[in-house]
Amino acid sequence: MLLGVNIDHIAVLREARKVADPDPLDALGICKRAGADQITIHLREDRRHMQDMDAKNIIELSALPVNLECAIEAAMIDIACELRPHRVTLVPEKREEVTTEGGLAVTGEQSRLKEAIRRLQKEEIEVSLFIDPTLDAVRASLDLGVEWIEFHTGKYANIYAMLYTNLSKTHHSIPELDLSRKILKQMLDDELRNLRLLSCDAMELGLRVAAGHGLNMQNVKDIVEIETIEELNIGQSIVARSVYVGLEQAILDMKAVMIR
Ligand SMILES: CC(=O)[C@@H](O)[C@H](O)COP(=O)(O)O
Ligand SMILES: NCC(=O)COP(=O)(O)O
Repeated sequence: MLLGVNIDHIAVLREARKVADPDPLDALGICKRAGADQITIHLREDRRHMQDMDAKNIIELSALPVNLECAIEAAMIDIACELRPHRVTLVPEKREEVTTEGGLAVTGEQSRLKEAIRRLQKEEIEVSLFIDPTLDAVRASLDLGVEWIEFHTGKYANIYAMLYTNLSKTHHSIPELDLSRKILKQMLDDELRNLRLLSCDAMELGLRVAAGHGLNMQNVKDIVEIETIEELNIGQSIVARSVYVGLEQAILDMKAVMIR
């Protein structure tokens, strides 16, 4: 199973202090040495972590393929077409969100998506759509002619965290998931079954399937069992663990739990 390491969270640390370090560019060699298969970066419109210069340098210098996540705004597509990464994953963005809260409104944004996809594919860039795990979103992605979809696993990760970690006892508890363990367990099983069925459907329809958001060393294990998911993009938990064990070890450990 392929691992794309999202290195945005290194830039989060740098931008928190508005200084020059840590520089996400320094992560490239470490990711490659540790066996990562791809570098993933998200150039947000508000530039809260990755900056234009980061994206340019990373795409130019990475020995691994780079998956650039960006919004479907024309200005972002201009940048992507100029930088020409291996893949662009189109993602939704909200200014006020702490992190990407859900998948693209694939059925509601058809014309803007079509135009963005047309421009990217003209530059021979692979296109992926970051979508919620629903059949409508899978079908709409197929109709749009993209090569890849990436299922947003945030809901799965949130349920898992409320069920199996101390999150519910902290100030980051998720009020709408403040439910009994029995209900949370059922929701987690449903979410996994849904991801399994939809990944299989998508693959049979000819789409390549990735997944990501909120995955970590614990919750990733059941996702790894879904054989039709080819690739995972993981960032926050790898960078968080790297504070204690180092980036190389954090990636090696993640790769180890992803062995099928
Ligand atoms: C789209 C996505 O899920 C990732 O890019 C990741 O969450 C890092 O980006 P943000 O933290 O800015 O959402
Ligand atoms: N597309 C998901 C991604 O790149 C990584 O998300 P996260 O692990 O930082 O939540």
